[in-house]
Amino acid sequence: MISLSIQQKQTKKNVLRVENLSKVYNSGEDSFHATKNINLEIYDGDFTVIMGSSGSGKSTLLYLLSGLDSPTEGDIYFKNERIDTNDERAMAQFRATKIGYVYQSINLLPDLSLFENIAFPGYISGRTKGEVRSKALSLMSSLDIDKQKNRLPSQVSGGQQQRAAIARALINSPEVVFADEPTGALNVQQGEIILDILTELNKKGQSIVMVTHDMKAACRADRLILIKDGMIDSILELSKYKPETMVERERKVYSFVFGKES
Ligand SMILES: Nc1ncnc2c1ncn2[C@@H]1O[C@H](COP(=O)(O)OP(=O)(O)OP(=O)(O)O)[C@@H](O)[C@H]1O
Repeated sequence: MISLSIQQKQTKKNVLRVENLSKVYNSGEDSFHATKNINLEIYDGDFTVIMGSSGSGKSTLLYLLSGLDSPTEGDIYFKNERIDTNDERAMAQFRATKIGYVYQSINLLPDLSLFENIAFPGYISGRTKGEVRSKALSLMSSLDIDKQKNRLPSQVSGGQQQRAAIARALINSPEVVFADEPTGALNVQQGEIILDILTELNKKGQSIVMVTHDMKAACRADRLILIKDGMIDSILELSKYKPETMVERERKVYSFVFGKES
């Protein structure tokens, strides 16, 4: 059993790797180290969850890993190719084609229909209209929002909006989906639906990196990273999520997080 898990670990490929990653925010005369010398690998096909107390640097790390922001120091590799030295044009291309991002605030464009919101990043990534259209329709159908296709975000529920945001994140078949507290603005039931969708995507091979404060959401992880004061505090490796293992997972996750945070 032990040798099997070691073997599995050795065969995991990283999709992202960061070395000595630091981000310093400067405001006026103050400067603040939001992340400090982080060394981390994100593995292909993993459901990685990042937890930590408020202000510990979770969102900052997610922005750096996804190329939404650039580090003050350190190197970022995507599939072993360095990307933090790319120019802005190459980074825009990276963000458009290699990653998808789901925000807590959902962030759909209010004047576009759900369909248009989902298709929009597909059009700007340079794919054909027909290809984007059929991918958008298929995503909407699999996320059960096809009947709301022509509605504006304000005309659907929060859960339906977040499903549209997930479809938008998937339109360009990204290598990694980042989700920053994707259930934070939703009720428990809608939140569960979003977690089930992410879990299902991960089962099909989609790499996911999610920030959450929610212990139940964290139980979806197969790798749980705890951040403290801008540094990696510790990492918990779990098996792939199965609903029937929830009680055991909750026990492990609670004792990992509270054991470390007390
Ligand atoms: N643009 C900024 N300018 C200055 N400081 C910032 C900026 N963005 C974040 N910070 C600071 O960096 C630290 C880390 O912020 P970050 O948003 O990454 O934390 P977090 O762990 O995601 O917090 P939360 O759980 O509350 O969302 C915080 O102390 C925050 O105040």
